[in-house]
Amino acid sequence: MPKEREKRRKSSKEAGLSEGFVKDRRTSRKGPEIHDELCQIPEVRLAEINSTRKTATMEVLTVPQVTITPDGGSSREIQQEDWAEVDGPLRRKMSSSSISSTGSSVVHEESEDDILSDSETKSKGNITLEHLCEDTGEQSKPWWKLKTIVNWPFVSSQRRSLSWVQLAGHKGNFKAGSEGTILKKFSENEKQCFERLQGDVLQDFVPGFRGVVQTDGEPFLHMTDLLVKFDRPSIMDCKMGVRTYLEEELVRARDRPKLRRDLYEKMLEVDSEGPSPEEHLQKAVTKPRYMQWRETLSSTHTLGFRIEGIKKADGTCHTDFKKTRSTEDVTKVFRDFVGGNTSILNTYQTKLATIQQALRSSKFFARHEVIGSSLLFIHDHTERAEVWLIDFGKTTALPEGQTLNHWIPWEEGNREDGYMWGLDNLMRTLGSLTKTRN
Ligand SMILES: O=P(O)(O)O[C@H]1[C@H](O)[C@@H](OP(=O)(O)O)[C@H](OP(=O)(O)O)[C@@H](OP(=O)(O)O)[C@H]1O
Ligand SMILES: Nc1ncnc2c1ncn2[C@@H]1O[C@H](COP(=O)(O)OP(=O)(O)O)[C@@H](O)[C@H]1O
Repeated sequence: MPKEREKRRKSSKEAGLSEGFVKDRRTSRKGPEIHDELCQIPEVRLAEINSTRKTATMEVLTVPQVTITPDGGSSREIQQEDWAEVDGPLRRKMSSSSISSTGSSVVHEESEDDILSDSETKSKGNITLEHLCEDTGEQSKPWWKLKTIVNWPFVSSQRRSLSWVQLAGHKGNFKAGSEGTILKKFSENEKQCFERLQGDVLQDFVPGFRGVVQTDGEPFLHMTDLLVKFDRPSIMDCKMGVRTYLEEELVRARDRPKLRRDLYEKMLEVDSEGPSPEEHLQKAVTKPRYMQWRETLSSTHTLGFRIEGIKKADGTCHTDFKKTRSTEDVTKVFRDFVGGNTSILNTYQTKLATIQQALRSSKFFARHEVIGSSLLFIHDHTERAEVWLIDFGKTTALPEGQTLNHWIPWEEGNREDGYMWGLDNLMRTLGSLTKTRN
């Protein structure tokens, strides 16, 4: 076993990797093509929308008086003529505010911007999901006045709470969907994975997929919000596997190496000694070089998984796990995450064992290179605890007839991802917590 682990730690250089690779999956993942056949709201949902619309309109009519805040900031009561200006667009918006629950379109609130600073590209915990806005420009002006209405019970009661947690991934990738759902920026690859997962034994362990919706001219993947069933949940994102970039990214990168200053800067933030003298000179690194550096700094290479982020019940978020590498350090983080609760720990272990079983028999899993995918752990004070497989943006189908075992060490060409090996280590780590408690 130690030998095998040693082999896994084999540096990428040994494995035939060198600098000068780059991908840019962003084109497929974050700058997706728009497909005409997508974006249909199913009929059942439309019925729901229409019934909610009726309620919304009726309630608008019973609101006797509204205070609006004009651009200057002072308030005045809304007058009859304001209603004339507001009536059409407002009613339309009110109707769509309940469509908010369809993930298609909702009232936009200025205060619902992402709270992370603009310079950050990575999401780091508590965020407020952006509402979707249908109208822009002149037409929406009356609504924009009304957006600052205070003490209007209807507005607050109809608006769903958009406070949400995104522990990892790219800032701005998610929007609020309908009740109990979220929208993730479209990726053709991830959509295909969700489709292929339908009917697979893994289906019960991934977010429910409701298709693609088009909003504000952009397509989104419409999926279950895994947090809805929890009350002030604690959440942990563990990125699985020994490798965080695709083999095809390496091949592409060899042909078209691309130096990136942003990644060099991210490297510097963590360790000023990280970049080589040459990289310091050019003030840039390639993406695979950055990804490999992240892998060796964290537990990706040594354990086949790494902690990306944690949000605790008290609302605090921690995403600084880039240097959390040793089994000891990882165990400490896990212990802190479950807060010494044996019941939660046991439930997590049982869930992981069930997932492991499902993975063993999953046709989808056997036929895909699973890269950059995470296990999302969620529990709350009721001791409900669940684990889900998320993020299939870089999960790629193998050529017909080829399968992976997800355990043996990766060597360029075999496309192995070490997912099962990582899961085994993760389960052992959690298991060691139970042992030390007993
Ligand atoms: O975690 P940090 O150190 O910030 O590095 C990030 C993550 O590895 C992202 O993966 P994930 O989204 O799985 O977290 C990856 O996006 P990809 O998944 O597109 O490779 C980013 O690549 P760029 O988006 O190219 O910067 C890379 O900069
Ligand atoms: N279906 C979901 N329900 C609840 N939270 C989710 C869901 N999908 C993703 N998240 C949250 O968003 C974060 C990033 O998700 P991910 O799919 O990995 O995004 P990206 O593709 O940008 O890396 C996760 O760490 C988790 O906190």
